[in-house]
Amino acid sequence: MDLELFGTLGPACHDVKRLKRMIESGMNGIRLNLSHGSLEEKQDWIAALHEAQKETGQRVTLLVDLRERELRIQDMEPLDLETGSCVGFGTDIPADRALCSLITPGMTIQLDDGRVKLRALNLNADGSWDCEVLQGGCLQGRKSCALEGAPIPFSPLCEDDLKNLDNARRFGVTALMVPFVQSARDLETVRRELTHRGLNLRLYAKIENEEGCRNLEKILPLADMIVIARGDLGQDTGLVRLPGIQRDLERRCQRGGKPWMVVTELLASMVQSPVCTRAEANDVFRAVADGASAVMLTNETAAGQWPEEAMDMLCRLAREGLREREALASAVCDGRPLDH
Ligand SMILES: Nc1ncnc2c1ncn2[C@@H]1O[C@H](COP(=O)(O)OP(=O)(O)O)[C@@H](O)[C@H]1O
Ligand SMILES: C=C(OP(=O)(O)O)C(=O)O
Repeated sequence: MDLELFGTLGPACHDVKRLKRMIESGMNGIRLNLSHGSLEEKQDWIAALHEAQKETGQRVTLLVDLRERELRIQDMEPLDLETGSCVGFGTDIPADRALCSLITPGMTIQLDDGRVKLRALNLNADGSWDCEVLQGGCLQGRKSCALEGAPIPFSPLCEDDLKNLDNARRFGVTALMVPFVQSARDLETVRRELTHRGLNLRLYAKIENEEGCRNLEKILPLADMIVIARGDLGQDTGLVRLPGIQRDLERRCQRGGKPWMVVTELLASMVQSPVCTRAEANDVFRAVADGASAVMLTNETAAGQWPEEAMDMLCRLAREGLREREALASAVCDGRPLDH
């Protein structure tokens, strides 16, 4: 079988030379997260990708990830937040009022996949919140925001998404990632918009919260790929439950005959280091050995210091995992003992 090996396109890897090297390592798909800008705004990056494909003679899936509207803070300069200090959410940390309106007193606000945590104290007249910094750090603009216990005001497509879909053919988009899929209806809505535009894109459904997990069996028939999106999912479930939930989703995809992708922090230390940890090597290997059809890097290629090395490592570990899986399958088939 062919594995799908994805990177994420970002400021760290949008030039032809880097993209070519990543393709030569085995990258056969790349995700563009539209939460950070439209197809039109990223047209130079997409042109570089097309050039790299031409020069290598390899086809690469261009997978666009729809916007997660209210679930992010807005653009800002990096802000150093000290644990125990006070900060304005909606002022010092710019955030849209619809997002602020979901906050209740005492709620924990997790930013940047839980790297920074705030507690909401007082609501101000302008709709912003005074917050205590529970866990400080350097916070950048447009990072994710999760509100513990609050419902996600999810409608799968916003105005910007529709504009991006109008431009999808022009930019050579071949697949679509849908964030926060919580029901079959979410995917039906997206599919209707695609059909309306005569687009036949593969749908990668991101399972990012417990509601999506609960409804997996209803979501499976409408998705081409289930994405176990461990970033947001881990915020919703907590890190201690996350590995078990990943396994449960994998088994249910397998039972339902649906391919799945494992993403987020696969090689997180390679954002800063040219080598990964043993635990990360094991994570990628096991994800594929246990049956994943696809794996994807996020920060490592989009914003890391070693995008080419990270992609090369991902591809090599994933191939090793696939060899293990195939060896095991053929041993079972021949009734041989399961040693090597
Ligand atoms: N299209 C983009 N434009 C600008 N920055 C980007 C883009 N894509 C990714 N990045 C940067 O790379 C980081 C990782 O990207 P991504 O995987 O989309 O993560 P996240 O959804 O957590 O922001 C982003 O937080 C951002 O700093
Ligand atoms: C890949 C994920 O989504 P995003 O990068 O949009 O936070 C995730 O939550 O695991």
